[in-house]
Amino acid sequence: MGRLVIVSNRVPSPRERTQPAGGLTVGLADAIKGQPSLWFGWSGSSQGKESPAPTPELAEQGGVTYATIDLTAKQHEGFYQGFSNGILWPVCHYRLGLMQYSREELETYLEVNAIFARSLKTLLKPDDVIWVQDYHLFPLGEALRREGVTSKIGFFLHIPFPPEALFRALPGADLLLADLGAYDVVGVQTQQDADNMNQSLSALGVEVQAQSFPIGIDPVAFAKQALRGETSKEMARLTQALNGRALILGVDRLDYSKGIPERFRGFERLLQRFPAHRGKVSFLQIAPVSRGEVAEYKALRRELDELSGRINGNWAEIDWIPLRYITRALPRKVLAGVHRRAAVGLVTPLRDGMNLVAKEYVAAQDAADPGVLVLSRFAGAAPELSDAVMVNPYDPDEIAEALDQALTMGLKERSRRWEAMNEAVHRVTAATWARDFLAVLNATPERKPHASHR
Ligand SMILES: O=P(O)(O)OC[C@H]1O[C@H](O[C@H]2O[C@H](CO)[C@@H](O)[C@H](O)[C@H]2O)[C@H](O)[C@@H](O)[C@@H]1O
Ligand SMILES: O=c1ccn([C@@H]2O[C@H](COP(=O)(O)OP(=O)(O)O)[C@@H](O)[C@H]2O)c(=O)[nH]1
Repeated sequence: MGRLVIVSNRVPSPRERTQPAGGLTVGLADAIKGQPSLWFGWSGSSQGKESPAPTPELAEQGGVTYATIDLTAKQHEGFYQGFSNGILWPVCHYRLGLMQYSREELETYLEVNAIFARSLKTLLKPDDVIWVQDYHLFPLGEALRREGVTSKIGFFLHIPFPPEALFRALPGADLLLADLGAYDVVGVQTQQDADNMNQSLSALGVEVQAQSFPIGIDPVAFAKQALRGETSKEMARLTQALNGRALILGVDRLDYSKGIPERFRGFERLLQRFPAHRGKVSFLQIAPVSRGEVAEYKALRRELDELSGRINGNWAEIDWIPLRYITRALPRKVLAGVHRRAAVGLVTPLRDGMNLVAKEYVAAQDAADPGVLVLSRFAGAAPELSDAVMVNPYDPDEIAEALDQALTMGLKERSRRWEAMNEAVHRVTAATWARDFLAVLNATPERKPHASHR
């Protein structure tokens, strides 16, 4: 097998100790541990100079060469904030109404993909196997083929793929779907995503079939971190603040797909309808700001500031704060310890590709006294974690009832549910995800030089 070349918009900085919040870098970093690889992508800087093929900056760590390029401010705006996160993200999360389409941004998106291809080409060796990640880079395979790259190229979509009628309402959708034909293997998270994408692909006669490869975590490493985190000084502060109260925990990037306002309303409904929990629970929501320049994300932040203020204003007592809401990322060790401490992991996305947080919550639990996962049925993790208490996140009453059920559940039922979920989290991991995808990619026959459809 040749060298593995990973391409993703977001690349973890080898210089920083903390990873950016977000499942793609977390999952991939776990997946490639110990494997010689090249990881190519955006540097995170939008101060770059205009160039058709910027020279990548290289850094080496733990057998991985990180190669990154800067974008210009205009490219960053059109490619990342605009087409990727203002258009593709809402459409793929079934939120057509939030899409703010602009043809100029589609053009910048295609241009940045062509820049990625030209810049990456300078680093490629003939027997490399290339694995392209996520919605920022749908057209990259086609752009690499146009540069004459004949290597095996796979593509994995980390976010959901919606039904055909929805996706093809996006102007430019047919072009993106046709571009998928340049890949040897196309992977998505769930069978539902595969069925949806295959419907769109076959409607256009594109000769590639999407297959489901659900991503996982490194559960052994996360469980160890959680155990170590228990003795950290932050945990001592949390214990003091909780003062014996049960902890309900939410951890998400501040993103409208995560259903955070719906979750806050569900928690408020718990306090209204189940008075026995008043003063006895504490809800901690960690929500690091994400994509803060995109209008919808700004609006969400304002909504949550208002909602959290209102809930605490209405329900707090002199000696009790019902809701703690933090918009910064926590170090992973602390985060893991907090998961282990939480009696309830509350994960309520309106739609989510996978949701690694749900799997991390399960992995972090104490086998002798596990907590309960309350999970949206619209998370990609739901089919694997069907022993969670399932909710429809649009219904605050359902969230309140699930919280009451979780907070009053006996040890026997908690253990039974947790053991089944823990088994699932150990069966499909980040490493098995990468191994399974790459096995299929490696087994595909060599390609002949490709005639572009464009
Ligand atoms: O790079 P950002 O704009 O800061 O966003 C962070 C990442 O968010 C998304 O993650 C997805 O991938 C996870 C792992 O497969 C999955 O569990 C989750 O449901 C998805 O939302 C995005 O897809 C990544 O590209 C971003 O880097
Ligand atoms: O303060 C935080 C919040 C989140 N995360 C991590 O970011 C990832 C989020 O992945 P997920 O699949 O749940 O959602 P995404 O953000 O990728 O949509 C998980 O590994 C979290 O542990 C983190 O490291 N620090």
